[in-house]
Amino acid sequence: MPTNFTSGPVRVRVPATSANLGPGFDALGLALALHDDVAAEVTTEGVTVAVTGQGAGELPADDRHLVVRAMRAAFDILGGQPPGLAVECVNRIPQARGLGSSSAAIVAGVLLARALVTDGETRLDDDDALRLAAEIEGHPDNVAPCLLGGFTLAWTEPSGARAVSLPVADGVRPMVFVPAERGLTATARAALPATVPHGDAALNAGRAALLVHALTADPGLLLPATVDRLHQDYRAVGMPGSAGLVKVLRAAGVAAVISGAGPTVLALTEPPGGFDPGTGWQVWRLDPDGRGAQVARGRLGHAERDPVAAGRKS
Ligand SMILES: Nc1ncnc2c1ncn2[C@@H]1O[C@H](COP(=O)(O)OP(=O)(O)O)[C@@H](O)[C@H]1O
Ligand SMILES: N[C@@H](CCOP(=O)(O)O)C(=O)O
Repeated sequence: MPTNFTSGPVRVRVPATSANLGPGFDALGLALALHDDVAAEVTTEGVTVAVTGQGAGELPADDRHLVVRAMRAAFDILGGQPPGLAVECVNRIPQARGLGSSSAAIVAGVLLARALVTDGETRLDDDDALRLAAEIEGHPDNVAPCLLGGFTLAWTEPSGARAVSLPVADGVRPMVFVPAERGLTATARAALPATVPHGDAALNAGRAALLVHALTADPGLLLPATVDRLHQDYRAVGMPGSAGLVKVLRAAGVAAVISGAGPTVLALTEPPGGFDPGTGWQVWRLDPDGRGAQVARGRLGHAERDPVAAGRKS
């Protein structure tokens, strides 16, 4: 059946995410109230991409842009490519820091493409969207919370990625420490060994299970629930400042971990009053985002263009 495109722009608001959360490598993730806003419209020819905020002047403004690449992949499934595309991005999620910016871009692209096709939700349902986004990203633990919101458990079956979202307990107080330096997820993944000791795998399995209870019901258990042996130590050499900050925070009783593949540090509980991470960190308190990606009709308005707001507390 031929593809019919909707007229006029559509927009999506996508949250930052923190994956792994310590022991839940490639499985657990949390959506955070810091958002990118992206709008797209079908045009008669060509591709334009306008970026403000994070990545402005750095990201490609053509078919190489990750939002456009994800849109193209979705349009292929949805029945065909549009004659042209105009995309506008207002980016607030720091890129290559371990806060799921690439997943946010991919989810935005998939959902925008779907919204630009008249019967898009019939051709690509929510489960399909998760599968496609996870396939493009290569692991499901960021795209799941970005799409669904909340605290997510994601896994991959032969047919593709699946996920469930659970509500986050009151008392979980996420705070991120974002360093100036970047770290690509692909580089951090290359630092991991092919095999790990059985004892380490067993420890992580137990702590990941405990973390589900701690994050949804008993935040008092977050410190023991965020112990990890599968990825953070192997990656520490590539992000010594972040590894050091995690150590200092944990010694002070704070449930701190490397966010995603780093180098951002995520604390799930409040640091002690007056805690100072030292120079070079941007420190933001970010509430969990319980809604996930939100699609609407129309172009970006005043609220979506605000370069700073969209959830950040400090
Ligand atoms: N909003 C965006 N728009 C376009 N490309 C993006 C965007 N966010 C991230 N990317 C691409 O993904 C790369 C970072 O991805 P990755 O290493 O997975 O880090 P992160 O932890 O931020 O997801 C960027 O260097 C850029 O190429
Ligand atoms: N499980 C992945 C998570 C990567 O998250 P990102 O936000 O850094 O892209 C990993 O640890 O490699």
